[in-house]
Formats: sequence, structure tokens, C-alpha cells
Amino acid sequence: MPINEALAASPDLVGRRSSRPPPPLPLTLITGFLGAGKTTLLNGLLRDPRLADTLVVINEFGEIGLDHLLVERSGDGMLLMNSGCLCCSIRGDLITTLEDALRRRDNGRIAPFERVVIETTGLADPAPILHTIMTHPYLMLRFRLDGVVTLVDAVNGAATLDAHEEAVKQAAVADRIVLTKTDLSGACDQNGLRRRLADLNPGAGVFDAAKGEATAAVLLDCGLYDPNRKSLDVRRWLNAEAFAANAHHDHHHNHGHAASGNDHGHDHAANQSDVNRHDERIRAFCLRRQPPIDPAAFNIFLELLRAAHGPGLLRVKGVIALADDPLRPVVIHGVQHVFHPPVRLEAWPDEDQDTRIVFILRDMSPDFVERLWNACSGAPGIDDADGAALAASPLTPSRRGLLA
Ligand SMILES: Nc1nc2c(ncn2[C@@H]2O[C@H](COP(=O)(O)OP(=O)(O)OP(=O)(O)O)[C@@H](O)[C@H]2O)c(=O)[nH]1
Repeated sequence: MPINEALAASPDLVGRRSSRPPPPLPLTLITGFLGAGKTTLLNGLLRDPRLADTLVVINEFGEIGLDHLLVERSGDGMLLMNSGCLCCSIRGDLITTLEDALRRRDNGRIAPFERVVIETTGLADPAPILHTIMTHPYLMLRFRLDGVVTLVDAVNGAATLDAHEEAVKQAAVADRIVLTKTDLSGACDQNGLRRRLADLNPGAGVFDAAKGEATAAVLLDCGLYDPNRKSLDVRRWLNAEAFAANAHHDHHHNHGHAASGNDHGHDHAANQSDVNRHDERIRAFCLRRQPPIDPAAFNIFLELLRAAHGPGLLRVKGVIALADDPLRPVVIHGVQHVFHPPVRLEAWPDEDQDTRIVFILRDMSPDFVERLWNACSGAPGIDDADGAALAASPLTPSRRGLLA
């Protein structure tokens, strides 16, 4: 479906479709490696009145779940899923669990929860869980992704990131990162860990749990929709400035190597022991462009990325100036090959009217994405060979376009 039709058909994130009165409920995913402190954080959050009407869904791996015994909430407000790992075998169970909870809420059989928090298993890949919420025809109407909160343990965090790609992915897709166990004597070089997390995911704020920074106020309501202002807060959600700052930081580091003749990584590599192979697969950057892009060209750009490189698009968020209506930008949000229906804003959120798309990429270079954009948009300086390759590519979509 071409983007304009997709826009007409899509619900907006505020739930302002005339025929659908209930606004979508915010849904937060709490993830983090085994033992990172998810249950501890959740217990702390549940004491906050903001979470009074929250349904907690806990996913446990294994036959006998224990975490629900540790979460200080009982009865209606908590559901335990322990038939497997959410991201692998029981996505159907997640759908059933959430649908069932909605039915009981709508029928008045349980307290009318206004928010859902899902705690994943430590081994979960968050992407398939996000896909379930973003693509299920009913769930995507009833829930909006408020944010992914990833916990990283300051004692084992660096070693866990070295050893487990899931942990790197959890940090890379986060909207917020909570550093836990900084109070313990074995806590590692926190500056090194923070730098590493900022390289993986510059847009995610990092909060120290032991210092009491990981509060409901900062971890909740970090999605596109700002319930306090009852509007879409694109700037806060996109946080493109953090990517620009990180690119600057990167530049300085790379510059340092060139001068020293060291081609190995960062100046601070010595502190980090080895620059890690998992981290090196991940690149975060912001594409910024001024001229509005033709909607068909934008379709082709996204469709090529999505179809051919979907697994590498760990997270994509953007605000786009389309040539057909440049004063009303379009917001996109994708996790790997799955994109949320685009949302047309009534106006630009502020004076900055450039297209900005932030990417967390795995095994893909920012340069490739930029060249693809240039080729699709007909930007000056386009390499003809790219244009020809695109035209000849069997992956180039037909008029039907993306977002079908
Ligand atoms: N000192 C200290 N201990 C913490 C902190 N956060 C969590 N812990 C402890 O770490 C241990 C594991 O915490 P949990 O909250 O069970 O971790 P989890 O991520 O839910 O664990 P799994 O569900 O097994 O993956 C517990 O003994 C907690 O008390 C922290 O910030 N400081």
C-alpha cells in the first residue's frame, strides 16, 4: 500500500480515530540479562502511585515461575506466563494473555488497568515481542508501545555484553537504560560501561538504580505520545541530538586513531579491554536531510531497507518531510522488518523541519543507508551505478510500495 493510503488507513498513536474511542494503553517492556535486577526494579516501580492501575505480565522461562512470588503485587494486577520464552515459542501465548486481559477489563471482571508492563526473561530478544504488539491487528489498536527499558548490571554488564549478543541487542533497542548494582564493590568501570552503552544506543538515557534515578517518572511515558501534554512529543522521543553528539564523539575518537596510526577502535579501547565483536556489529546514527522526499521514493527507500536488510534494522525512528505535504510530517517507527503504521502530524513539532531518522543498525553501515537515501530521493551527487543497481534490483517494489 503506498504511504499515503497507509497513512489514511492507520490509527494515530493518540487514538484519535473517530470510530475507535478507547485510546491505546501504554505498554512498557522491561528487559535485561539474567539477574540484572528486573524484578527488583519492578517492585520499586510498583510502589509508585503512577503504576496503581498497571497490569504486570511476567514471562518466566521454565516450568515453575518464581519471579511472580517476588513481585509484590497480587491478584488481578499480575499475570504469569511460564510456558517458555516470550521471544521464542510463546508469542501466541502473549497474544492470548493480552487479549484475555483486555476482554476481562472491558467486561468489568478485573480492575480497569490503564497501563501494561511486561517483564521478559533475561534471555529474551525484545524484537519479536515488539513485533507482536506492533503487528497484531487488535493489540496494535489497544496498545501503544510506551518504551523499552533495559537493565544492565554494573558488576557483570561488560562481561555479559561481551559474551551474549542478546544482551547487546537488549541495550541497542532500549528507550531507557537502567544501570543496576553500581553500589556493589565489584562494580566495573562505570564510565567505560556508560561510554559503551552510549556508542550502542546514544538516544537512550541511562539511569542509576542504586542512586534512586530509575523512577517511574523517567522510565514511563517515554514513547511518542506524551500523556502529560496529551500530544505527540517527537523531539523527546526521537532524541536526534544525542545521535549528533555521539557522532561528534565518534569523530574525535576516529580522528585520534588516525593521528596515532592506531586502526583498532576507540581511544578508550585500552580501558575497555577489547572492543567487542558484538558491539562492533552495531552502529547508531541519524540521517538528516532538508529537501522533502517524494512519497513514492520514500516508499522505495524503506521497502528496500526493510525487505533486504530487515534483520539489521534493530530500531528505526523518524520524522519525515514528504513532498506532497511538507508542512505535515510523517512519523515512522520500525523494529527490524516490522513498521508501525505511519502517523501524519498536523504540523512540525518545532522550528526544525528537516527529515531526521535515527537508526540502530546491525551489520550495516550508515554510509549504505545514506547512499540508498540519496539514490532513492535523487539527491545531488548520487552515484549513477547505485541508481542503475536500484532500478535493476528485483527487490525494488512495484507501485504497491511499502507498508502494504
Ligand atoms: N546491591 C544491589 N543489588 C541489586 C540491585 N538490583 C538488583 N539487585 C539484586 O540482584 C539480584 C537479582 O535481582 P532480580 O531483580 O531478581 O533480577 P532479575 O533480572 O529479575 O533476575 P532474573 O529474573 O533471574 O533474570 C537480587 O538479589 C537483587 O536483590 C542493585 O541495584 N544493587
